[in-house]
Amino acid sequence: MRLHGTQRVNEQGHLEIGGCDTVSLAQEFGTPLYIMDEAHIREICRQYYLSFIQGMKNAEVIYASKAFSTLAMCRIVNQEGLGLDVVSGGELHTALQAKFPAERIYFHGNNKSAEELAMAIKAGVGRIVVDNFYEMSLLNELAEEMHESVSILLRVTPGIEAHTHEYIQTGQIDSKFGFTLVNGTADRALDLALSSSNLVVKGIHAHIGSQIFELESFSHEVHIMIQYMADIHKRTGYLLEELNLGGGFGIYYASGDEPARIEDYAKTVQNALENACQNYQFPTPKIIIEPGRSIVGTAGTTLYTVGSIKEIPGIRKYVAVDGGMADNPRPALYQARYEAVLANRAGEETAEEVSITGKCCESGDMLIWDINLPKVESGDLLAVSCTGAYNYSMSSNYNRLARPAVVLVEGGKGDVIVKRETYSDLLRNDVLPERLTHLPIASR
Ligand SMILES: Cc1ncc(COP(=O)(O)O)c(C=O)c1O
Ligand SMILES: N[C@@H](CCCC[NH3+])C(=O)O
Repeated sequence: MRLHGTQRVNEQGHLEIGGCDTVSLAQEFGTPLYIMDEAHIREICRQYYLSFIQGMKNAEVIYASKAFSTLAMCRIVNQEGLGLDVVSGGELHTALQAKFPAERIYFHGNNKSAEELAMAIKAGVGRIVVDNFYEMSLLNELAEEMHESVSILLRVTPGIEAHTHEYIQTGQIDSKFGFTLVNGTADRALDLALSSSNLVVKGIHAHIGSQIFELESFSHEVHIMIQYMADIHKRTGYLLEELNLGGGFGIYYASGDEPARIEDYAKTVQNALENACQNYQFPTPKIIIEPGRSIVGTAGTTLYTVGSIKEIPGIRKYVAVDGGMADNPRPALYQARYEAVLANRAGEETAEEVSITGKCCESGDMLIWDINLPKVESGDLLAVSCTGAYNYSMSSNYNRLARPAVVLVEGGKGDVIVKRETYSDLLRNDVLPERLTHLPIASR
């Protein structure tokens, strides 16, 4: 397994993260356990800050909190000088409870409810990214009723098919998101927005997909978007000042993944921007990017305990851990690949090929196919790396499994930032059958 951030193998041959021995973390907090490496998250935030905010003259980096949204994470992002992207009332509530400055929050989503929009207006979020005509009129009506003027970006689909898993492509024309650029829908949306009494159009937004390695996809995006902004200027005389390029910067999960450096991502955007603005004679807009996965992905590790082991001679050896698709649905959803190590014997040579399965009642509940590990025993600890993004945030209670705790580690100390769910938590919204009027009291 490639080591990331502060991960290292210590003198006892145990995996250590943030100066904490993972064997001790398992004893103290139990497994499964999400471990987040604070220094690593901050280091990546700083790389984004240096490359984009300081490196480019007029840029903002907003963390896409869908990747991992908790109060503590919002606090870190704020301290590191980044903005925040939220996509639901729940993420917005989390940000506001963490005292994240509302003016640095962008509100996304393809089906925001009236309640969510009113909540965002009331909180005074910086930008609402309008996705469709239904939302535009709803937002204008609400803003009118609330006597507010709302700054918006229009989300457009630029027709770019980024090379990534088809379920996480978003920029192609056949997409549920945004106003289509090529068929005139985006033009109609802009005209309507400009004539809406309580909306102020600041710019446009596009997000072409996630886990993208080719930087050319982003320069292509810049060209298309600047050309479109210039077209709008010519057609209407209206100058859009902000260009939000979305997120999507890919990370390393397993061998074969070759992400670029954040620095080079910034240079690519900067060069494409200079060229495009010169080409289309358009004044340089403010650039906004929305990385999610690349800020937290490699900073997360999930720690499991090995339980049953089943060998089918000549076929495969299944090693089952105490979590699975409920805490990490990505292999089942996107055939995502991960690396792992035995955390209690991290220095040992590999001795066998096994497949790691979870404890859910699904054959598809596989975490890793065909991985080489030392001879695995029940009771060993398995650490799966790069689980910081879209793991906790996409976790479920399938099979009524309680969600793991999340521990933030730094300088040899682990802080629980999300408590482990308990059996009572699982029942917190169930209504006692005795309270229901239409369930018969007596049983057969
Ligand atoms: C609109 C928008 N912005 C930002 C992101 C974050 O993307 P990523 O986590 O790939 O950086 C996403 C998710 O793909 C998104 O849909
Ligand atoms: N959840 C996806 C990415 C989608 C990002 C949101 N637009 C993943 O785990 O890869």
